[in-house]
Amino acid sequence: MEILGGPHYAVAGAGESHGPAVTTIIHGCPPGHQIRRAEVQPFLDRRRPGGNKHGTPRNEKDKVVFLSGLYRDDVDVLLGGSTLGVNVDGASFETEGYEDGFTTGEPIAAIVLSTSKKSGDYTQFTGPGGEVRPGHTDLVKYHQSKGFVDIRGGGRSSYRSTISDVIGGSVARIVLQQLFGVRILSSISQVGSLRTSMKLGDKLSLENADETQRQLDEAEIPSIDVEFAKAAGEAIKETRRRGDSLGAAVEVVAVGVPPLLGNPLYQSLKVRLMGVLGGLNAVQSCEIGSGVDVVERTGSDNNDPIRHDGYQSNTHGGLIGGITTGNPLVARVGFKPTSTINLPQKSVTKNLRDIDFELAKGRHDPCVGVRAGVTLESRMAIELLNSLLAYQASAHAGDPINLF
Ligand SMILES: Cc1cc2nc3c(=O)[nH]c(=O)nc-3n(C[C@H](O)[C@H](O)[C@H](O)COP(=O)(O)O)c2cc1C
Ligand SMILES: C=C(O[C@@H]1CC(C(=O)O)=C[C@@H](OP(=O)(O)O)[C@H]1O)C(=O)O
Repeated sequence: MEILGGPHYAVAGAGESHGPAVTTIIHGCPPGHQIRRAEVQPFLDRRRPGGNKHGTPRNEKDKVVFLSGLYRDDVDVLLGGSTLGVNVDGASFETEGYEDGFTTGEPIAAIVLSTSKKSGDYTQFTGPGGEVRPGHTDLVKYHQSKGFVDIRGGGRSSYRSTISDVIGGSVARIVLQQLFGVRILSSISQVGSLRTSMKLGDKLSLENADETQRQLDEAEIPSIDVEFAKAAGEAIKETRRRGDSLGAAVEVVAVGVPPLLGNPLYQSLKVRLMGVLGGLNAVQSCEIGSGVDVVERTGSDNNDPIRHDGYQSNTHGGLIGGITTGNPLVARVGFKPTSTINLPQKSVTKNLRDIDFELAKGRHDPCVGVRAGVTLESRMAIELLNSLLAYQASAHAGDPINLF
C-alpha cells in the first residue's frame, strides 16, 4: 500500500495530475492541537505550480479545504472561511470546510481541486502507439497497468501527487512546533554546476528560523545564498530558453529535534529518512550530515567531539545508529534535470517502435529543485512525528495511565 510515514502517523493520498482533485487523509494525529487552514495554506503556496517564475507555467491556486478531524465548540470559528461546492445531476450543493479547529485524533481529510489543466497537451502519449518520454514514467506505467493508465500530466506519478505530502507534513510540523519548537527549512545549494558558498545546516538555529525563512521566500529561488540564487535563476532561464533542463541539490534541515527518536536497525530513522527523501520524484541521491564527503576523511577528522552539553560539531547530521542525537537533522538531496524537455531525443512508442521523439506541447519545470524543498521538509516532518509517537508508545517513560 502507498502510505507515507506510519504506522503511528500516516498520510494517504489519491488523485492524478489532471484529475478533478487531490485528496489526502491523515491518520494518527494526536488530539488537542490547533490547526488553522491559514497556517497550512502557505506551505501549499510554496509547492504549487505557478508560484515561482522559474517553475512550470501551469498555474494552480491549490487552495486546501479541510473536511474532517478538527473540532471546537465555537462552530463559527471552526467553519469561518472556506466552502466546498459540487453540482451533481443538475443540483448544486455547498458546505463549509473547517477553518480553525483542534485535532480530535480522528482521521483528518483535505481536498485540493485541480482547475488549470491542459490535457490536450498529452495526446501524443495516448494508447499503444503513444510516444514515450525518456526519463519519465510513460513506458513503465503503461506496461505495469496493462495499458489502463492516466497519461495526462504524468497521472499519479506527477509531482502534483505531493500535495498530500505537504498537507500531511504541514499538520505534522505544526504539531512538532507546538510540542518541541521544531522548525524544518530547506535551501537550494546547487543548480547545475553552480554551488552556494554557505550551508543551511551551518546557519540555521531556532533563534534565526523565522528570519531565515523570510530570506528564503524573498530570494530569486529559495536559497540562503542570495548571489547564488540570482545566478542560478539566470542559468535556469537560459537553459529553458534552449529547450533543456538543469539538475539541482536541496539541503533540508530540522532544528529543535528531540533526541532518542527512531528505531536502531531495519526501520531506523536513517533508513526511513533516506527512503522518503531519496524516493521523491526525480531524486537520484540523498546524503545525511556530511554525506559523501566523509569518504575522503579519517576517523579523527570525522568524529564529532562530545562534551557534557552535547556534540560539538555535526558531521553525523543529527542521527547516530538511526536514532536522533538532538543535533540538527541535516540532509542533502540531489535531483536530476527534468526529463521532459524541448530538444529531440531517441525514444520508442509504448509498443516499442523506435522513434525520434520531440515534445509537441506541455508546461514543465526547467529545474525541479526550485519547487521541491517544501515537500522534502514535509516528508521529514511526517517521519519525525511518526518516530516521536512510536517513542511515546514504546518507551514506558510517560505518566502512569489513570482514568480517575
Ligand atoms: C518539484 C518537482 C517538479 C517536477 N516537475 C516536472 C515537470 O514539470 N516535468 C517532468 O517531466 N517531470 C517533473 N518532475 C519529475 C517527475 O515527476 C519524475 O521524474 C517522474 O515522476 C519519474 O520519477 P523519477 O524521476 O523519480 O524516476 C518534477 C519533480 C519534482 C520534484
Ligand atoms: C502540476 C504540477 O506539476 C507538474 C509536475 C509534472 C511531473 O511530471 O511531475 C509535470 C507538469 O505537469 P503538467 O504537464 O500537467 O502541467 C508539472 O506542471 C504540480 O506540481 O502540481
